[in-house]
Amino acid sequence: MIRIVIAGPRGRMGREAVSLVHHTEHFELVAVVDRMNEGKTLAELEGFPAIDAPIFTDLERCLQTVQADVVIDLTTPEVGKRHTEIALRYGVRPVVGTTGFTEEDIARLTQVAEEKKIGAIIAPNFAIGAILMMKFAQMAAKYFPHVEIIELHHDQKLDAPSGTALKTAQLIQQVRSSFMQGHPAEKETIEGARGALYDGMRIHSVRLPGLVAHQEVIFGGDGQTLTIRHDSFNRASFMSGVRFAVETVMKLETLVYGLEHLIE
Ligand SMILES: NC(=O)c1ccc[n+]([C@@H]2O[C@H](COP(=O)([O-])OP(=O)(O)OC[C@H]3O[C@@H](n4cnc5c(N)ncnc54)[C@H](O)[C@@H]3O)[C@@H](O)[C@H]2O)c1
Ligand SMILES: O=C(O)C1=N[C@H](C(=O)O)CCC1
Repeated sequence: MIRIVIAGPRGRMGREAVSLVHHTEHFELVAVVDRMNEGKTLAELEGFPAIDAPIFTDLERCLQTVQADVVIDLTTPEVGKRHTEIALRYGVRPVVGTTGFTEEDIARLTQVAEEKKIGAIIAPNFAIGAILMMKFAQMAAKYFPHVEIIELHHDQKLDAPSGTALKTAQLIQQVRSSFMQGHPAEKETIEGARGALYDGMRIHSVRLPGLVAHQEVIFGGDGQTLTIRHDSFNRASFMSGVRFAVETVMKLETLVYGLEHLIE
């Protein structure tokens, strides 16, 4: 049995994660961390199954009170960073879906995990299709160094570019010689027209109601283009990855950033 705390249970992802844990035989939801409702149980909140997991508004107090193996964080960038560090310091393995972490954040948290000799997973995208899309993009970049990333998400998203787009750019950077794409004399007549710049590549962020999570990686070569696209149409698409991450983090002793390191 893996004892789990979920931070952000009332969010779009948090609700799916509560349902996943509730329906997985070897998972037990021992507490949740919410922005409100301290002292209640999850069962008392509308729309939740009859799980008598206590609600805390502070992760430290939660981990001082309940015995947990894993904290699943699905909150906001600043809260997610704080929660990851607290979980590590309390010896509880974090599985972090929250995005908006910088490379410096990842480096710092990796060091804390190393000090504490404890496993952790930070996964910008839990959907297997998205992980494959990133892997395929990395493969293609060896042959097509000219690439632009277009990520499209719902308009309630806080961070841009998405964690997935940033991760894709990092994976491509590992195989692509660094250079500045586009015409050397190109000039934006409206600021931002060419998107965000990452090691000479461009990342474009689209935000619209109706979208969930989507990404295209477009490669250009002589007389040809290659487009690799992934679409998540609902949040259930992420849950088999969350389950895999919770099971896998129990066997890790370091921080792993990205599920692509953990799948064959
Ligand atoms: N890794 C993935 O596959 C994946 C998939 C979808 C979303 N995400 C990321 O997950 C995060 C959550 O996404 P969402 O769509 O569920 O957002 P959401 O806004 O629906 O939910 C976030 C929840 O966090 C809660 N929260 C905020 N501060 C808190 C605090 N201090 N303590 C406890 N809870 C707090 C909010 O009340 C809210 O319920 C985002 O960073 C998003 O980018 C990742
Ligand atoms: O809904 C979101 O927000 C998502 N964020 C992730 C990201 O930033 O890459 C991916 C999936 C959905």
